[in-house]
Amino acid sequence: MNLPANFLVKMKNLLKNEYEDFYKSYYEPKKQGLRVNTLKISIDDFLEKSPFKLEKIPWVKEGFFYQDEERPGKHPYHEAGLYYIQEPSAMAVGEMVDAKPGEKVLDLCAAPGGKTTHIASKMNQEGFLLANEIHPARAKILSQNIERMGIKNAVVTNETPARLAERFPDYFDRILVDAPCSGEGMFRKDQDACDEWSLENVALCASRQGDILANAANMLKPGGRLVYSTCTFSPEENEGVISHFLKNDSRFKLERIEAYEGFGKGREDWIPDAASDIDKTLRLWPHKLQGEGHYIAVLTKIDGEEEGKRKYAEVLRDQKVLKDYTQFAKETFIKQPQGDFILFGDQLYMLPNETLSLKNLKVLRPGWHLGTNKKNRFEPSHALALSLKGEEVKHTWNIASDEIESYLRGESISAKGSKGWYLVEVDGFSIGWGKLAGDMLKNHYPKGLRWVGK
Ligand SMILES: C[S@@+](CC[C@H](N)C(=O)[O-])C[C@H]1O[C@@H](n2cnc3c(N)ncnc32)[C@H](O)[C@@H]1O
Repeated sequence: MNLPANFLVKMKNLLKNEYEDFYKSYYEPKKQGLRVNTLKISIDDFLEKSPFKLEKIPWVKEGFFYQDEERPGKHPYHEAGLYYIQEPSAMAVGEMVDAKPGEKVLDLCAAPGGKTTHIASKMNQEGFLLANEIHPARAKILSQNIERMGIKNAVVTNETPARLAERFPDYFDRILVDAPCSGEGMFRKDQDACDEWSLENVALCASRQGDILANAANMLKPGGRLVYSTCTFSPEENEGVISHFLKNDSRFKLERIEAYEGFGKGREDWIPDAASDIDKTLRLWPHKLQGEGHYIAVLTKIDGEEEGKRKYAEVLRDQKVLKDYTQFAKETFIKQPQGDFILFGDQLYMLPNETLSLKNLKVLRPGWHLGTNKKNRFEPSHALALSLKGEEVKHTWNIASDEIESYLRGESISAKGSKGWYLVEVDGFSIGWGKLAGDMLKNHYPKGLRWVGK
């Protein structure tokens, strides 16, 4: 690892006699974590089934360290969305958002979706979750992770914070700004972050973070909670951004947040004009806990007006076009899912409750993706399979352990039974669709996800 010389000088000046321990941490093995997806399995059940040796992460209920030699990303349970592989310190952020079922929550800088999927598990499929990502390619990955984790109540957009702020003034109960940053806290994990670092980039990041935060502030309703986080150490991007923000926006105040062993406090002495209570913010240090570097601030909006009338998304009124879906639903579900439908081209979705109009926004996913409304037939989506449990459908196919890999490679499986769509399961967890006809279960595992060469 080639740490930038200017970075080391800066950290030495800040950390003084702590610097040696900090520096040494770069040469210690990084800790790996996974977070159990409680939308699909309880923590206790997962621990019983887990093929990995796990150790509890103290600061997150669903989080566990796994051993370096394990490969949880290459296990069928990963494809079934039973867990999300996430850096242990990053899991602290989702906890601090503390989202509740039924709320309206925005994750403004969301890709690849570590924190979005954590927030969604807390919301338990109830409420409205808007996951936004400015970079189109990253937004697609975000959408795929939302799909794999079986999340039904999320809308995915590919927008700038400013355009969202125009559409959603004073709207959300909670907002997360997991800001793009200089990534100093990830140097041990990410050589690119290390290579791209410069003092100029730190200044640029701080200015961009200020803009993003100001837009986020306008989308929060009075009484709402705004969480700001970075994975960098630089005081300019952390205490500096928050102090500057508080000076310019008197509607907000800092909340003191629960600190776990090894969590440090925001530093008043590291920037000029620091907010007097900046020590309410948290710093996670790699030499003090088993995780990478992070900074977290929790703010509440104490003042402001709640926006009056809202324009809601237009839902599908003429349900005649849903003839084939209705037939599929009758044959497939034990109990019909209830909600408002929306068609995007030939793609059918169910909107989360209280979805505002998405007109003229770049939307990748306006809600729960049900499938494709093809001419004279309906084809269920992979997202639908991943969000269903065996007990919700009439036909399941629990795949034999020696056939799992062939299914994931896209091969068909010999099968006997009545014709139609089957929810394919691994150990009772849905992993995709299969369509049975003529003693064959035709494979509908998406081409892009197949285990080619794994
Ligand atoms: C730290 S990452 C987010 C990680 C994500 N929250 C997670 O837990 O998986 C920051 C994200 O902000 C996005 N971003 C970059 N510039 C931005 C801008 N000007 N406004 C909003 N987001 C931006 C980046 O593309 C990146 O995906």
